[in-house]
Amino acid sequence: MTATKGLEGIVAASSSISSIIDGVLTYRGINIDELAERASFEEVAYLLWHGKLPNRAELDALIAQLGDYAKVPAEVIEGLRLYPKNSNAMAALRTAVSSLALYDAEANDMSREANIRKAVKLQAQLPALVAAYARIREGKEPVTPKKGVGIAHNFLYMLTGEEPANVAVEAMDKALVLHADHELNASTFAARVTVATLSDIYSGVTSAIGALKGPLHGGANEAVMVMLDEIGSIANVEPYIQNKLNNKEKIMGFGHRVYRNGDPRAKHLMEMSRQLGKLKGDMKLYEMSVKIEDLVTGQKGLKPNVDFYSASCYTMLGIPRDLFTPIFAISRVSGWTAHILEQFEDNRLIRPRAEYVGPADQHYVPIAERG
Ligand SMILES: CC(=O)SCCNC(=O)CCNC(=O)[C@H](O)C(C)(C)COP(=O)(O)OP(=O)(O)OC[C@H]1O[C@@H](n2cnc3c(N)ncnc32)[C@H](O)[C@@H]1OP(=O)(O)O
Ligand SMILES: O=C([O-])CC(=O)C(=O)O
Repeated sequence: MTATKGLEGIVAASSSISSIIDGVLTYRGINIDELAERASFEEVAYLLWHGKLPNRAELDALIAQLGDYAKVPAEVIEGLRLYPKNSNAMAALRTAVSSLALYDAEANDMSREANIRKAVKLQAQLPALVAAYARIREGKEPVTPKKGVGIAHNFLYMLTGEEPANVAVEAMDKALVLHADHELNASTFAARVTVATLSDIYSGVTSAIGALKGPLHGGANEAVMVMLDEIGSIANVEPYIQNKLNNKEKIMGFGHRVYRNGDPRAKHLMEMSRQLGKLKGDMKLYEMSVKIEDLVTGQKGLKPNVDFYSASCYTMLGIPRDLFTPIFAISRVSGWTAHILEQFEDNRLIRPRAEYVGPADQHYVPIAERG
């Protein structure tokens, strides 16, 4: 038995949710470019869960249901107040999502109907949790979610307490569409492994949030912003990046396990970053990002991934950088839950093997005889 490090190239599940074939990403067979330009996030979530785009009545029903479920149990909000104010935002979200299960009477109901309901609840409650946490740590009260508006609108409203501008809602909605699913990425795999033991959907999503947090995965969007803040000016891009490349350090937001010729989502976020910069009358972050891309692609052949331009976009939307990865989770919970539902439909325990590389023929040594 020989292990493949990082399971590179291993096909570990069959799925009909999203595909990456020859560098083209589709959700349920629809090219991401088409969805990014035309679909709302709620349409995409429905598509991922049900395998088809909703008709008008189905979409309206989903938006109404999301509004009904967005109110987080009071006990979970009380829990948020107890977290240290300087907690890592993804750790806070992971803890809060885990605690949602304690207040859901059907948390352990494994019927498909209950699991679909819980997927919608999780989709509705993650944005409310992230916004409430962000406000509570600043000494502000959580904002009651609105009914009848989409997730992007509601999230920005709950975060700021003010009606968001249309342009901000549209940008956020597109970012949510672009992050919704991505085949067997690490966090989705974690979710599937967890529920394949026939554990519950909350456990699956909690595992996934833990996996998304790392800087080699979703945490890279925050790390990109840390880098942009450290660089600070267009003039400093070249010496900063050159130094990192010379020291063989990784440049966050570049490279991908599956895409070798570029992530198809990045161009949409790049254009969004350019447009937001123009609207703000401040192109600095966009121009710094383009210069970083020129250097990293020019010297290493590495292309930006979904996390690279999302950092400048979210900053220009006024979002603090430690909420970038929680926003990724707000979108990806649609994909995680779709994969969990799919796993339950035809479940088998996921249990691969390890190649043993330790010593053989060892014996127990009494403690008094140990060196
Ligand atoms: C939503 C997402 O999860 S998208 C990915 C987000 N993560 C990041 O942006 C973090 C930075 N990128 C990376 O660490 C990697 O490219 C990953 C984790 C995304 C993919 O990793 P892997 O497929 O395991 O590639 P691996 O790390 O083995 O890299 C292959 C080679 O490219 C180099 N490389 C890969 N990414 C980068 C990078 N961002 N900067 C500099 N060099 C890089 C590696 O150092 C390695 O070089 P070597 O062969 O000389 O040792
Ligand atoms: O697929 C991956 O490995 C990471 C990624 O881009 C994502 O999860 O969106």
